[in-house]
Amino acid sequence: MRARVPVVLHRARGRTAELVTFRGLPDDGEHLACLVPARDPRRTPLARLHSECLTGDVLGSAHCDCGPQLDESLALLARHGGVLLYLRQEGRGIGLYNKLDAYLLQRRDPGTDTFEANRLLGRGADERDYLTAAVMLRTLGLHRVRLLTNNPDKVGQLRAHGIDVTETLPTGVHRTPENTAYLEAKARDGHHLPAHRPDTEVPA
Ligand SMILES: Nc1nc2c(ncn2[C@@H]2O[C@H](COP(=O)(O)OP(=O)(O)OP(=O)(O)O)[C@@H](O)[C@H]2O)c(=O)[nH]1
Ligand SMILES: [Zn+2]
Repeated sequence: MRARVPVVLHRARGRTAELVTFRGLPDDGEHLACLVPARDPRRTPLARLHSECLTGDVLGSAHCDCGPQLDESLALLARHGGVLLYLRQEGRGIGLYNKLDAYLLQRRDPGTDTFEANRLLGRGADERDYLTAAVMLRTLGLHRVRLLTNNPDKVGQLRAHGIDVTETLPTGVHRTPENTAYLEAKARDGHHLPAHRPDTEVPA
């Protein structure tokens, strides 16, 4: 660990979070943990692994569901406490410019989905791995978590790297006309897309 920096977050309903930086992570990236103290420390902590999406997280692009998922995670952390790992894995690991090239490719050929577009660019369909996330969790002393995700690969990889995922909590499905094709491609890739998740309530 390198530093723990207290910051008040508007997007977590004004709660104070600790932003944690790390030294010597496996991929040498500048990944960030955002820790909000748990309301009930006896419960297994909530964790969200959020892959960076500059277009969705910062600019509010409607092309994907990353922005609403980030807001949803921060609202849950504000309510229950837990940790959000902000992983610098833009474009499922291919980087921002390549992701935007993939957007262009899909615009030219609307039959191409996000995963195929990656392959047409000579990249893996999803280049993310979660070893670094597991190391971050362990460094924070979080060996068991309840994971907020619809992506079975995150659960499988975290477990393979020694993190005890005791429960998987689905994220909401933030469907818009613009991101429907994107969500359908995710479902074909094995993501669970629950029809509905009540609100920011997590079973206590
Ligand atoms: N290559 C590529 N990456 C994209 C595209 N749209 C969004 N992304 C990236 O996808 C990542 C988010 O992954 P998702 O597949 O939405 O969700 P997930 O993290 O696998 O799963 P959840 O935990 O259920 O949210 C972010 O890094 C985005 O930058 C796209 O069209 N092409
Ligand atoms: Zn996105």
